[in-house]
Formats: sequence, structure tokens, C-alpha cells
Amino acid sequence: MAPQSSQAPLEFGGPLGAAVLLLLLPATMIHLLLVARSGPARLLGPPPYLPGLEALWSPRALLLLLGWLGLQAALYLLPARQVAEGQELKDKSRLRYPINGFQALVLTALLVVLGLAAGLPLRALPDMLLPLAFAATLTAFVFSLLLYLKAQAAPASALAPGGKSGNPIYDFFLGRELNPRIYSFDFKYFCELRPGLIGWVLINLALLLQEAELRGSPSLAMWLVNGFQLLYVADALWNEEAVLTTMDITHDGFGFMLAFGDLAWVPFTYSLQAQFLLHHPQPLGLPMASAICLLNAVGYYIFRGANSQKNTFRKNPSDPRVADLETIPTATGRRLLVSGWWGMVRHPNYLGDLLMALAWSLPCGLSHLLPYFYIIYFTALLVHREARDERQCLQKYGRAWLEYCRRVPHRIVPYVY
Ligand SMILES: NC(=O)C1=CN([C@@H]2O[C@H](COP(=O)(O)OP(=O)(O)OC[C@H]3O[C@@H](n4cnc5c(N)ncnc54)[C@H](OP(=O)(O)O)[C@@H]3O)[C@@H](O)[C@H]2O)C=CC1
Ligand SMILES: CC(C)=CCC[C@@H](C)[C@H]1CC=C2C3=C(CC[C@@]21C)[C@@]1(C)CC[C@H](O)C(C)(C)[C@@H]1CC3
Repeated sequence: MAPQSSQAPLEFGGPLGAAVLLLLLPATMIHLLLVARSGPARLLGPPPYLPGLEALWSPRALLLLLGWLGLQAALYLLPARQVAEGQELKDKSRLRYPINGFQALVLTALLVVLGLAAGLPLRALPDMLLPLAFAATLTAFVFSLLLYLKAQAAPASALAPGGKSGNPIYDFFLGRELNPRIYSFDFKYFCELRPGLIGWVLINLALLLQEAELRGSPSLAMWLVNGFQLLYVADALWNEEAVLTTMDITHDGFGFMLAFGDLAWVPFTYSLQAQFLLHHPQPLGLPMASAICLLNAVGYYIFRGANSQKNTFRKNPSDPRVADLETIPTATGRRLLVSGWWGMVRHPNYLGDLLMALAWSLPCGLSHLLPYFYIIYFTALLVHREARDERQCLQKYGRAWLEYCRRVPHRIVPYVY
């Protein structure tokens, strides 16, 4: 297959970077899972042991994972309270998406409560994290391979701008097709919000239950981590429609990066703080807990305010909630917000997300670096993501984007960055 000339500049270090990430991301996830349960819990040290295939591979774990994906797919297919339209595509059409993610969360919670009452051994889940994470990685790998093959038959207009380099490793990693679907089942939209995010809070809950069994009751730190992350996930599903204007949906293809990110990385590494707390209990007083709650609330307020403002504006610029905001016109006919949240910094939503990330780590105390892995990784991810987005926006909006950068000079942190 010849490389296409209309190809966007290669990202993530090109094919070599993609090949390294293909191996490095699963290895990092396994490392974190091993270290979280080890005594010293050293993020930067070697893992306590190298697991053999018998510790990683379990047909039971694979069945459990496939059952979970099947359940979430069935909930996705239930009648939705609303159907939303996505952003306009290259061929001027718009895809339709069911808005029933929150309903899936509530129904899953109901099933879990019923299951617990019937003796479901949810407390056993923490002991299966390693084989489950391995099964999720294998599933993501096979799934991305199928998506890559499916994309060979897709028309050029259905491909993502960055997923048609012609290099199989790079395209497999980034994803070729923008919105792979079978009939109306949208794989990327489904994976982005359901199995991984709901799986993450379920793992957190299992860790909380195991802590309660081990120590008589869950610690305050464990309650905070569970509560904050449940709020984050419930919020994402409640505001499901807002995901339709994020970069993942509008710009990135669906390949290994997102499939692995959604199905394996999110549930198994984002639950790291709760995993750490189960094995390394931390004292937490009420004054400190209150300050951390305040930090999470401020972060959430900025994150939600910024994301909803952009989403409302992109859906309908005349909506009374955003109609009075100052904007810059662009040659594409779309406008850029230059007041409100988006007049404070160019990525106010990232700022709020980062404040929340800090609030999720602080309950784990300051004795270990491991629970701070999330905020370190997340800062790197968002700084890199911001640079990718700036490049894309400059390409899309040209001089109007430069004007926006002049009027709003800081990227994520006011007066700092
Ligand atoms: N927890 C996690 O692991 C992760 C969370 N996130 C979160 O996901 C959310 C979405 O992030 P992401 O998709 O990266 O980026 P954004 O939601 O910020 O989307 C960027 C797009 O918004 C539009 N935009 C930018 N500036 C303006 C403006 N001034 N006025 C109007 N539209 C503008 C542009 O698209 P256009 O003009 O085409 O509409 C731009 O491409 C964030 O809150 C982020 O924190 C992201 C990654 C990982
Ligand atoms: C290291 C690695 C495997 C990278 C892949 C990145 C993905 C894990 C993230 C890319 C963008 C994401 C978003 C969310 C989760 C993480 C991934 C998939 C998100 C669904 C979390 C909840 C938020 O409210 C959100 C809906 C805004 C968000 C969207 C982006």
C-alpha cells in the first residue's frame, strides 16, 4: 500500500515510537499491578517478581472479561432516552449515537447489588487483576487487528487524518478508521465510555469491600478515592453527549492506542490508588480530608464548566447559556470562544482534570510515589495532547487560531503555562 500524500505529520515518534508504545504500555500496566501489592511499592524500582505465563493467563479471567464486554454491549443496545448527532463528517453527514450510558451504569449497579445479595464473590476480584489485565490486553490486541482489517475495506473518507500513513505498525497503533461501526453499533464510542470506565469503578468497589473484610471497615482514604472516581465516571456518563466533541471521537482513529487505553489501561491503572490503599493503609484526618474534597470540587467545577460550555457552543452557538460569550470568527464558518472558561486558558478542561487528579492521589499520603503515577502520567498525556490539538487547530483555523493564541496566551495554567 503506497503512503498517501495528504498524510498528516506522524505523531508519537512515528512507526518506531508506535512499536515501542505497543510493548511499553502493557508492560507498564503489569508493572504497576505487581508493584501496588508489593511491600515497598516502589514505582521506579524493579517489579517484585517477573510473573510467568501461569500467573498471567487464565481462561476464567478471559471468560469473565468477555462476559463483561457482552453485558455492556447488551446495555448499549437497550432503547436510549435520546439519540444525539455527532459533529459533521468529511462527507457532510452526521452519525447518530444513543445516549444511555448513565442508564448502563445504573443497571450495572443494580445487577451488582442483586449479585452481592445472592453471594457474588466481588471481594475476589482484586486477586484476579493480573490475569484480567492480561486478558484485556489480548482482547484489545485482537480487536485492534480486526479493526485494522475492517478498515482495509473502508472508503478513504472514513479514515482518520492520522491513520493512513501506509505503515502497518503506525496505522495499527493509531487506528485507521475514524468511526468503525457494524450497523449502528459504534465501537469507539462504546469502548470510550462503558466497559473501561464502569469496570474501573467496579474494581474500586471490590478493593473497598476487600479492605472492609481485611480491616473491619474501609478507610477514609479509600472512601475518598472511591467517591471522587465514581463522581468522575458518573459525570462522564451523565454528560455522555459531550464526548462527541472530544479529540478522540472527532479526530483520532480507533486502533490499539484507544482500544487498549479504554479496555485495559483505564480500569487497571486508574484504580491504582485504591489498589495501593488496600495493601498500604494510610492515616487521614478530617481537616486534610476536607481540604482534599475542596480541591476535588474546584477541579470538578472547572472541568465540567469548561467541557459543557464548549459542547453547548459547538451544538448550538445561539444557546442562551453561551450566546453572550465573545468569539473569534474563522474561515471555516465555525467560531472560537474567547471569553468564559475558554478565555481563561486555551485548555481550561485540562486544568480542572489535573486538579482532580491531584485530589485522587493526596489521600494516599506522601510516603510513596506510586499513587502519584496517575498525575505524572496524566500531566505528560495532557501536555502532549494539548500540543497535538494546537497543531490541528492551527491547520484548521489558521490566522484565527493565531489570534486566539494572542488573546489567550496561556495553555493550561493561567500565567504559568
Ligand atoms: N482522564 C483521562 O484519562 C483523560 C481525560 N481527558 C479529558 O477529556 C476532555 C476532552 O479533551 P480533548 O478531547 O483532549 O480536548 P477538548 O475537549 O479540549 O477538545 C479540543 C477541541 O475543542 C475545540 N476548541 C478548542 N478551543 C476552542 C475554543 N476556544 N472555542 C471553541 N472550541 C474550541 C477544538 O475543536 P473544534 O473547533 O473542531 O470543535 C479542539 O480541537 C478534557 O476534559 C480532558 O481533560 C482527555 C484525555 C484523557
Ligand atoms: C497511555 C494510553 C493507553 C493512552 C490512551 C489514552 C486513553 C486512556 C485516554 C484518551 C482520552 C481519554 C478520555 C477519557 C478516558 C481516557 C482516554 C480514553 C474520558 C472518557 C474520561 C472521562 C471524561 O469525563 C471524558 C469523557 C472527558 C474523557 C474523554 C477522553
